[in-house]
Amino acid sequence: MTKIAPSILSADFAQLSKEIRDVEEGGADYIHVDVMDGHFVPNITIGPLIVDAIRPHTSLPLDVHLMIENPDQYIPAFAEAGASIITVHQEVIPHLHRTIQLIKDSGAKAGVVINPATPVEMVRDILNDVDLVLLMTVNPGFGGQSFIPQVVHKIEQIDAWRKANQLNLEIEADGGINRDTIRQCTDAGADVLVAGSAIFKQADRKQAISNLLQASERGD
Ligand SMILES: O=C(CO)[C@@H](O)[C@H](O)COP(=O)(O)O
Ligand SMILES: [Fe+2]
Repeated sequence: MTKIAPSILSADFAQLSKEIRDVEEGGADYIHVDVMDGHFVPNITIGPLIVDAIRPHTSLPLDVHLMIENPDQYIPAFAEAGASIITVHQEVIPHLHRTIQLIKDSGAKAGVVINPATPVEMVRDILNDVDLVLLMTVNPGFGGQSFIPQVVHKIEQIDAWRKANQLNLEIEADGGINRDTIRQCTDAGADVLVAGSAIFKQADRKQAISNLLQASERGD
């Protein structure tokens, strides 16, 4: 069952509660929240204050993608604000196991993210401990970028390890997901598909979500 996680990065921030209600009514499974610090990525977005503000406006899980250096410093605040899932980038974390435990201790589900150029082996030894692995299919920092197809084999690899070890984890893909690219990801084993511009840049969000779900299904 494919899950769709609209990224509010492409939403109208002046009417965030309406935007979130729109995608929830349109069939979204998670609300994806992109947190950027201007250091790890060349953009600055939002902090725990906004997570706290949107929490009462949806019953969907808030999937908080931390693109920040030193995430340990902020994980408790994001969990307290209502994050349901917190994902952290392997590239910035010296003691990944410790950070994953910190997320779990704070009450949220824990996920690890890797950039397109990071080898998939970098997360192999943490798979037992995480609830979700997020494969970036663009370089993080901005919405509206083009899908990098070289990442698809990493989705396949995680899926193969998941099956071989009977792991209970979700595989998420993020960046450049649209009607043309989603099927490669779901065929490779991705369960959760983040989409920003493919949903929020369309007037009819329900239709946009349904188009993605339809495109993700095998026609044969
Ligand atoms: O984490 C990120 C970007 O860094 C993503 O979540 C984007 O916000 C996805 O936007 P689209 O590529 O779907 O427009
Ligand atoms: Fe993201």
